[in-house]
Amino acid sequence: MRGPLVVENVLPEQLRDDLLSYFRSTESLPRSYQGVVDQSQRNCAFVEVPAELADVVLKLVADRVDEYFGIESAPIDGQPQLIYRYGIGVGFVTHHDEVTEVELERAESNGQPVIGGDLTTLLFLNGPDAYEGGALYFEQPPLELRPPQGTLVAFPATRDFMHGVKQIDRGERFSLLARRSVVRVVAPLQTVRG
Ligand SMILES: O=C(O)CCC(=O)C(=O)O
Ligand SMILES: [Fe+2]
Repeated sequence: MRGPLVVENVLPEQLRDDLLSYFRSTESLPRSYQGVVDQSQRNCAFVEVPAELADVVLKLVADRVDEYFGIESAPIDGQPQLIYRYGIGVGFVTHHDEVTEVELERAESNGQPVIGGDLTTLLFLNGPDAYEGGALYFEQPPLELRPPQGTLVAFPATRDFMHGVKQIDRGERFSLLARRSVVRVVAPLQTVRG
């Protein structure tokens, strides 16, 4: 499948403010990678998005993703959206977004949500003026993104899309993560990225 999709101005400012206020007024937890909290691999805190806000976010994302990938997609029942905050330090090492056996096994006891699906969608809750470093990067083909606040980035949650978050050198970086499943392929799958 093609990707990543990058669309600016998807998230209205008011909704972004509501999401950030929610984050700040809620106790966050450290986010794991492969089920382990290790700040040398990922220095990130998360909160789950409340249902009222999550519903609004879903509506903004669905059509853009479906049109670009030539699919009909759906949110995954019972799976929360997460707001991530990265402070100064390691962002998130290179990884893919497939759920692994070890992650599932560890999730039985570590209290971490397992967020799996066919597609990853990210919304940037703040912009590059708020932090230094912190690019979302893809390995192949190489791409680095520090998009404006409100930008949607979406890509297949597969091993073909190795990615990570570069070290944050100043400030803080907020993103919102949700995954979707492909319900139906409408247009033939594209093998060329673009
Ligand atoms: O927060 C980001 O920009 C990337 C998050 C990510 O790659 C993930 O949650 O798998
Ligand atoms: Fe990821």
